[in-house]
Amino acid sequence: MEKGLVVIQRDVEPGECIKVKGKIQSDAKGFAVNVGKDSNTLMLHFNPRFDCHGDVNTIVCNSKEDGVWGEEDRKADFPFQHGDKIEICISFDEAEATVKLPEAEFKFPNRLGMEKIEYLAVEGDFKVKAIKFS
Ligand SMILES: C=CCO[C@@H]1O[C@H](CO)[C@@H](O[C@@H]2O[C@H](CO)[C@H](O)[C@H](OCc3cn(-c4n[nH]c(N)n4)nn3)[C@H]2O)[C@H](O)[C@H]1NC(C)=O
Repeated sequence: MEKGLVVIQRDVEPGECIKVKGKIQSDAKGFAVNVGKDSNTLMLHFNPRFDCHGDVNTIVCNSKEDGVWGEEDRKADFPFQHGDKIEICISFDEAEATVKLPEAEFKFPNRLGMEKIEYLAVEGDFKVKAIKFS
C-alpha cells in the first residue's frame, strides 16, 4: 500500500460515529482504516484488499495488541470498486466495532475491551476528503 496517512488524536466514545469520506484510487491495491489507542494497539484494522498480501477483493479485519496482530477475520462481501467515492462510518460499543457503508455493514469484536478510540489512521490507496465525528 502507498501514501495517504492521516492520523487524528481525539477521544471517541461508544455510540459516536467516525465518518471517513474519500476516494479509492483507480489503481488501488488496498487501503486500511485503523482505530484504537495508537498504532500498536488497534481495536480495528479495516483493510479492504483489491490485490495485496495474497488477497483479491477481500476485506481483512484484525486487532493489534502491543504491536502484535490478532487473528484475521475475512469478510464475505466486498462492496468496493476502484475509483469509488465512499463514506465509511465506524462506531463501537463494549462488544464490537461496526463499519457502516451505504449498502453494507461489517462487525468486528472489541477484543481489547476498549472504552474509547483515541487514534484514527487511514493508510494506503485512499484519498481522504473529510473526517467527521458525530
Ligand atoms: C500465509 C501466511 C502469512 O499470512 C499472511 O501474513 C501477512 C503478514 O502478517 C498478513 O498481512 C498483514 O495483515 C495485517 C492484518 O492482519 C495487516 O493488514 C498488514 O499490513 C499492515 C499495513 C500496512 N499498511 C501500509 N503500508 N503502507 C501504507 N501506506 N500503509 N497499512 N496497513 C499485512 O502485512 C496476511 O494477511 C496473511 N495472510 C493470510 C492468508 O493469513
